[in-house]
Amino acid sequence: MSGVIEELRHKAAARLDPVHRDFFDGGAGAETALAENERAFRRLALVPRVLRGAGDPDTGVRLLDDRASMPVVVSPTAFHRLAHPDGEHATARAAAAAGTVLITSMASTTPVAEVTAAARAVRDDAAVWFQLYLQPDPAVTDALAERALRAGCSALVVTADSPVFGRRARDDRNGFHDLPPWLAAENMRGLPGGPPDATRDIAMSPRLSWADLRRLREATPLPLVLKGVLHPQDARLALDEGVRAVIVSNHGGRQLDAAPAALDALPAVVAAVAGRIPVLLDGGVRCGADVVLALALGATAVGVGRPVVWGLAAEGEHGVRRVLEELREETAHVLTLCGAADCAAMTPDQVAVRGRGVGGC
Ligand SMILES: Cc1cc2nc3c(=O)[nH]c(=O)nc-3n(C[C@H](O)[C@H](O)[C@H](O)COP(=O)(O)O)c2cc1C
Ligand SMILES: CC(C)CC(=O)C(=O)O
Repeated sequence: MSGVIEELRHKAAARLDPVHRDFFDGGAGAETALAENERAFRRLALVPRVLRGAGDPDTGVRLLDDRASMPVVVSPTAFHRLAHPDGEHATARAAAAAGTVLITSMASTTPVAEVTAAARAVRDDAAVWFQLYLQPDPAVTDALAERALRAGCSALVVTADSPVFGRRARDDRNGFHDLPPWLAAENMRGLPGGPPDATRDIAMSPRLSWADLRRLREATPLPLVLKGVLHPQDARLALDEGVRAVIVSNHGGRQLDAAPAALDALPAVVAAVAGRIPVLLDGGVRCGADVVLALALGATAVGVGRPVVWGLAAEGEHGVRRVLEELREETAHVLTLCGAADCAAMTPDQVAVRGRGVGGC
């Protein structure tokens, strides 16, 4: 783990209410998938190429119609005002200042229009994508998509790995199942079929299918990104449905505890998609070498969830800035050491399994 992120993790742990710390840090079941996400990176090594004259690397990437200063985006995480009073405002300002994409959660404690406004106050062209759980009532899904569009979001990230909420032992033990009364999931306020000023619960349903995704694609002008893909056949189906990018993710180990590490699922999804759309990954990314390993295995960019929450809880906007800047600097440094001129220059032959020698091609 990057020293800066480790420092912020400790500081966050000391500051947070232990119940909220468990909510942010915890995973489903025995937390196997959570642990494996980080461990999968430790099992792999980067094999540098030498004397390539690559110069200082360009860490910028294009993601749909947005540009990011680095191949690291902010993955959607719920309830930022539980971590820090400035909540999503602080995260949005920090992501905009770092020049990267913020995927803001549907379960944010700040309305999406305020999130985009906070980002745009820092940078006119700040990119904010809206994460969406398809709702069983299509009118609610459409109202959320419309809010995101009006707020100026440039993509909808549909999270598909949650047909039901994960069973999280820490939250069960702590009896944490709801926000405190002074906070709410603000995007869920005043939606169709609900009381005008109250918030609806976020619904999860195992009945949702590709047909619901198709319906949303036809209802919104925004490009769709599918988050929570682990099976290569689902990546192919996503392509067929006109999805513009996929995010390989096991939801940070918070849903199916028996799921593979995100990194272990990446190569098959990359092969299935065959370069037609960007493949992103999140889960367990904690330092620049992790970012570059994912790039070498075919990811266009990675997302970070908990590191951003730790930065926020520890030092507010400044802490999130520190996490993102550190990841950008480390990524640039590791790319340089690997002889890469940019993020696309890393190739799978530069990845070796530790203890098994170096294959190459
Ligand atoms: C506290 C917390 C809340 C999360 N909330 C959401 C959410 O609202 N929507 C979503 O799609 N994913 C959510 N996730 C999953 C993240 O987007 C991401 O997949 C995961 O955190 C990546 O793993 P990492 O934390 O190891 O970086 C959440 C994760 C955490 C830790
Ligand atoms: C409130 C939840 C819907 C947020 C979430 O996805 C999570 O905690 O993993």
